[in-house]
Amino acid sequence: MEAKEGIGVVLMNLGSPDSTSVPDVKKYLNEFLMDGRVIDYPYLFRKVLVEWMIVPKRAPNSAEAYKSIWWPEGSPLMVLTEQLQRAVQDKINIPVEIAMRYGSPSPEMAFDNLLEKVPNLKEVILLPLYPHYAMSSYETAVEYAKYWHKKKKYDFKLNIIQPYYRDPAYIKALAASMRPYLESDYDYLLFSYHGVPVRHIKKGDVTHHHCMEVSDCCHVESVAHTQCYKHQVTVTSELVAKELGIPTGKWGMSFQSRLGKDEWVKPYTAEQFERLPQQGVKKLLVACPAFVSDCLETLEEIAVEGKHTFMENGGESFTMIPCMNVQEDWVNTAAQYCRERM
Ligand SMILES: C=CC1=C(C)c2cc3[nH]c(cc4nc(cc5[nH]c(cc1n2)c(C)c5CCC(=O)O)C(CCC(=O)O)=C4C)c(C)c3C=C
Ligand SMILES: [Fe+2]
Ligand SMILES: [Fe+2]
Repeated sequence: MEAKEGIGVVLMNLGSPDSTSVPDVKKYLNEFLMDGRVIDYPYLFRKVLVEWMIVPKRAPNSAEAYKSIWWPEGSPLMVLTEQLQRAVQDKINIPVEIAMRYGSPSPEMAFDNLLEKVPNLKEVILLPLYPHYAMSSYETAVEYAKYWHKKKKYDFKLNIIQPYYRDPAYIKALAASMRPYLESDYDYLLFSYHGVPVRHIKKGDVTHHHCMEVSDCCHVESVAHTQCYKHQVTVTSELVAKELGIPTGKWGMSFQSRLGKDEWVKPYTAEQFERLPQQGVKKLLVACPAFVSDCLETLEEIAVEGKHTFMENGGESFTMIPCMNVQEDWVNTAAQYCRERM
């Protein structure tokens, strides 16, 4: 295919610490948790909470967790995002860079790299590697990219891809990545999404009276859904279950990675791993579609810790379905999202 003139792509993900050392993990956690879209408390309160209470306690444990999943080439999230970058670039034949919300490479570095490769850069297509809108994921990543775009007064236009949680090509790619695992004998499929505080859902509700107020809010039509993570992950799960022909009752949803004492969206994944065996679910499949690339939250929290909890509570088999990573249908879909904007 002919390379298009003046266009570049940036794939944007969350980021990982530079290494598994406690100081590097501390630096990463500080940057992450001082983000006002992640911990949305007033600045001074957040600073005290994060720098004096959460990070000193959490960093050594997180560093151990990272050590247990780290690959020789680096953090799985980084390595898999780089693999996706190369795969998409090969398909569309224009330069693709990666940027991270926390740590390195920043959007500034990604934009500067693109400018070196495409001196007449007119447009950058930004593909956030988050299928769903959340203040603490998609929104903060996009706003950070926009911040650098404005601060550096770049000449090129930023063309941002919207959340694709219900896009048929995304649903098909996600279903295709899961299908081989459904051939095994299983009792139940759990979609475990990264959790968010209930307060974040309510904050994002543009109507101020829909999300988690109206009964069965996620299934009642509302403009609030454009920014509602709970609605969007519900839609993804329902569409994928339909695409895969999984009957109602054989699948469910839960939310993982809760931090702190606030109420987060329920049910909590860790509690489901304790409960499901008692409800007769002995053979469990777990998929984590909030993440495009495998990361600490899938490889450690689900595949190691979660498996342990499930088996301790009477489970017989536990399989975590890997994220889409560089699976072919997803690479084609990501490439197509870029092509449509070229
Ligand atoms: C208030 C805390 C957090 C919110 C809200 C949150 C939302 C959120 N996060 C992701 C994606 C990822 N999070 C990851 C790690 C991670 N998340 C939090 C906290 C919140 N996330 C922390 C403190 C950490 C670091 C690890 C730890 O100490 O537990 C990762 C993995 C990164 C990696 O390097 O592998 C991802 C990916 C989403 C999509 C999301 C909201 C929907
Ligand atoms: Fe997170
Ligand atoms: Fe909602």
